[in-house]
Amino acid sequence: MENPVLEVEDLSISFTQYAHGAGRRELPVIRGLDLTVRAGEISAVVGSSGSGKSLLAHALLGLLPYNAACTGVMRYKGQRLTREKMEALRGKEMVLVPQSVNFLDPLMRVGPQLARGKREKGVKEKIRAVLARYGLGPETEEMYPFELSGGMARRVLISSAVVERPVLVIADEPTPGLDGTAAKRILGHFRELADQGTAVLFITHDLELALTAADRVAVFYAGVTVEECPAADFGRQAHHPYTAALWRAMPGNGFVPIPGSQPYPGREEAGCPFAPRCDRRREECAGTIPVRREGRDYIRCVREGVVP
Ligand SMILES: Nc1ncnc2c1ncn2[C@@H]1O[C@H](COP(=O)(O)OP(=O)(O)OP(=O)(O)O)[C@@H](O)[C@H]1O
Ligand code: NI
Repeated sequence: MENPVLEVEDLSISFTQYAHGAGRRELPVIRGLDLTVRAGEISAVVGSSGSGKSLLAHALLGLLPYNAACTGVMRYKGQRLTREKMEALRGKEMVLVPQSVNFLDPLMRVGPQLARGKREKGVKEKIRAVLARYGLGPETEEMYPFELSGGMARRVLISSAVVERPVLVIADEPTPGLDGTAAKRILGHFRELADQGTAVLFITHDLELALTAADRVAVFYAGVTVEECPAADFGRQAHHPYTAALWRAMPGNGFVPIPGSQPYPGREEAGCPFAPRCDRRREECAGTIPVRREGRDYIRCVREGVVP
């Protein structure tokens, strides 16, 4: 089989903080993150707010702030992603659909913004075609970001990311503020990209959306990937207790709330971060948690997993 487009192995990210008088402090926010994305596939990363999803996106593109330290391995088409490589790929083969529409330049019309200074022949046509694909007419090219509705701005962000036919699209919460139909349409566009051979990393807090849109799902909790599995497996196979709880919290599956809340980043203690909220916890959950693998799938839990 071909190399995956993207492989992330045991990625950890921590921030160095300088407190007044107290010297330096390391704040670990992501620990032991694993993930693969293949060409033609949509891989979703699901996690609640603050679980480290955007940090992952920024780490992959070399956009972490200066006080962030990153360990582990990131590979693109089988090769280590070095800083130089990220810079060479960014905005070309590897693109970000950012979480915030504030990433649009407020002082630049949409057309020139998508052209990124390129003037060669065919650029105008390419931009027109990509906008049309997302239901935006040529008049959009003349607009400034403040003239766009929320949904239009989202579609402009996506258009901007895919003008150059990227190999890997990293979409960080591409659908907030959109109604169900608009969100599904956007996800339909990602499926088209995947069908043309693009690898798509789809970041969302919405498990239901991930399951309808993605081929594979990685579940984050407090900066740890607790599970990676095929979307089609959901509700049938055994899962990590957190994944099972997320499943049961879905409106169609009982709407059962998960008691408690996700711990803040910077937890120093070992063990499973979900243990305090887990109805299946055991003593071993405080120790080192084994990773149970089966092919590309895995669960990070002391037990085999639970069928929700
Ligand atoms: N520069 C920074 N310094 C210290 N901590 C940070 C920094 N940037 C992010 N964090 C922390 O890292 C954690 C993960 O942040 P991240 O933005 O990746 O979350 P997220 O999963 O994308 O959440 P959301 O769904 O709200 O977008 C958060 O708790 C955040 O406070
Ligand atoms: Ni985010």
